Amino acid sequence: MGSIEEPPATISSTIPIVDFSKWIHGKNQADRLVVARQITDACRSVGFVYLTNHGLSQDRVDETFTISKQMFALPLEDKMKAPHPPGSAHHRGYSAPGSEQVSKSNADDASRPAGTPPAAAVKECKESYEIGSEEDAEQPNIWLPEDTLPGFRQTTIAFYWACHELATAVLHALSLGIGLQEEALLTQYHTGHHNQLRLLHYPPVPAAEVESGSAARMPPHADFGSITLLFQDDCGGLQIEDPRVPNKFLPATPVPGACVVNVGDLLMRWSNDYLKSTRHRVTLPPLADRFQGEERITRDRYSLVYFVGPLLDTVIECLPACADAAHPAKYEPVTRREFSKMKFAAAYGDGK
Ligand SMILES: O=C(O)CCC(=O)C(=O)O
Ligand SMILES: [Fe+2]
Repeated sequence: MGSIEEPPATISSTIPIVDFSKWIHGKNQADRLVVARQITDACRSVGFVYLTNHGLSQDRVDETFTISKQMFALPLEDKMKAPHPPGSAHHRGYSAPGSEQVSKSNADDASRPAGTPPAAAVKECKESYEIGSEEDAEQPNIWLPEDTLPGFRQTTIAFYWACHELATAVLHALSLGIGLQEEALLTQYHTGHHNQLRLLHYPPVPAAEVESGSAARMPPHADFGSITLLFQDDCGGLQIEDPRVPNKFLPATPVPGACVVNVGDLLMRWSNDYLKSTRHRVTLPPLADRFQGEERITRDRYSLVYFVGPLLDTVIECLPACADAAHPAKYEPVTRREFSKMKFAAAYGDGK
């Protein structure tokens, strides 16, 4: 690790773009270290980074978007053949619009502009489908019957493992960038079996409903896990909180071919707050041509989100390079299982 000090004030608030091909094809450790440092600096100062030339094939991303759109276009009764169970203990299958209310959970009422409805009254305009590892016995997948959408299972599982490969490379780079002696310290706990692929669809909504605060695409929140990989279409609307100005949100404009990577709460804690988990939200698209008609109905938006987390019994305890005499460890060791339980209890109130 360079230094545990605060990142210099000159570091930009906007999301850095890092060419990951130099990591994948780097001829030597020095080349790789340059990329590792770029990613780590971005994760320290902003908490978000765009990776271009990340090695996950565009064909695979495209085919996953295509099958995701086909799935969301099915009649509701078909999608309800794979219903997400009530509560948050078993996070798999299809959730209809309004079922997961981030706004009722970790969104912060105090940060809402004056005059807007309380968070609990906000209608969440999104539907989702959650997929895990086929070997995760605690949270088995909930699939549509194969003949309802042939190929859905195969395509999404292939994408799941392609994302795992990219996530492993990113965690490896972060280990190097942080300065961990043991380069495999993070990757050894991230087997891929406790990750989650979330397919998201934000249906059209009248702009005024979002502007008045009565509807939201996705309210401000931080992710719970180690890192998140995000692929977004070209609609726009993703925003991240300005690292220097609380409650000010900056656009995370779609960059063609790029994967957005962000740090989650668990890795922030693991790194003794060296890496930053930044709040983000999805709101109206910034471009005028994304709206139609008098009511300014927004375009549909689709995204593919891959949440990465370690084995459930991993002890999350300050990483060796992230503390020194001047920066002692801030948090008690906790297992990932306990940490997730705490987060879900705070977010959904059911403690599962
Ligand atoms: O759809 C997006 O772009 C963001 C999704 C997100 O932040 C999440 O699912 O946690
Ligand atoms: Fe998120």
